[in-house]
Amino acid sequence: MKIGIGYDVHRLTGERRLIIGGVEIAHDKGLLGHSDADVLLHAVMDAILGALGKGDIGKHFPDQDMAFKDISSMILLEKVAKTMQDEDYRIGNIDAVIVAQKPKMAPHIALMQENIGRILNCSSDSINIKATTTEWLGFEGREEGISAQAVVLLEKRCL
Ligand SMILES: Nc1ccn([C@@H]2O[C@H](COP(=O)(O)O)[C@@H](O)[C@H]2O)c(=O)n1
Ligand SMILES: C[C@@]1(CO)OP(=O)(O)OP(=O)(O)OC[C@H]1O
Repeated sequence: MKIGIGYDVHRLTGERRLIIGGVEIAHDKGLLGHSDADVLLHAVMDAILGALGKGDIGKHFPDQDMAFKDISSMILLEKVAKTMQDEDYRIGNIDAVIVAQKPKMAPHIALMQENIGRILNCSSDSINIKATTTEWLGFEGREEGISAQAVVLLEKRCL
């Protein structure tokens, strides 16, 4: 078994759509980034790459590369899933937290878990996503940005 951790932050801005866990969430602001800035998927990918000892998403998908401009992070997650499978690993479980003062994530969690499970070829029961505010403290509390953290356990596949 291998364990990995991922953490990511993106700034909130008026001119972007808010996409988290592959779900477009109705909100007056969205996350800024070279890609679609899906902060949760970025934390999950970093945790998987970390467990595999393969660096991070910046190394695999450089933000100077126009091939990744505005790309859906679901496509990047597909690439990370292939890397994991090529190394003969599968998801044991994922636990993640989204830190956002607003909007409410709870109505969207089930679909996020389903999206991630579909791409990573595992049951959504193996994926637990949570959300918290920071009680108006810090950059998330001031609604300047949203962060996410993820821990992933990988299991060797039986050949
Ligand atoms: N963006 C968020 C933040 C929180 N939630 C849900 O609300 C619960 C209470 O949050 P506190 O920060 O006040 O502890 C939390 O456990 C989540 O279920 C949410 O959906 N979206
Ligand atoms: C995903 C990539 C690539 O499009 O861009 P961003 O969306 O800016 O995300 P970040 O978490 O800053 O780092 C990884 C990047 O290289």
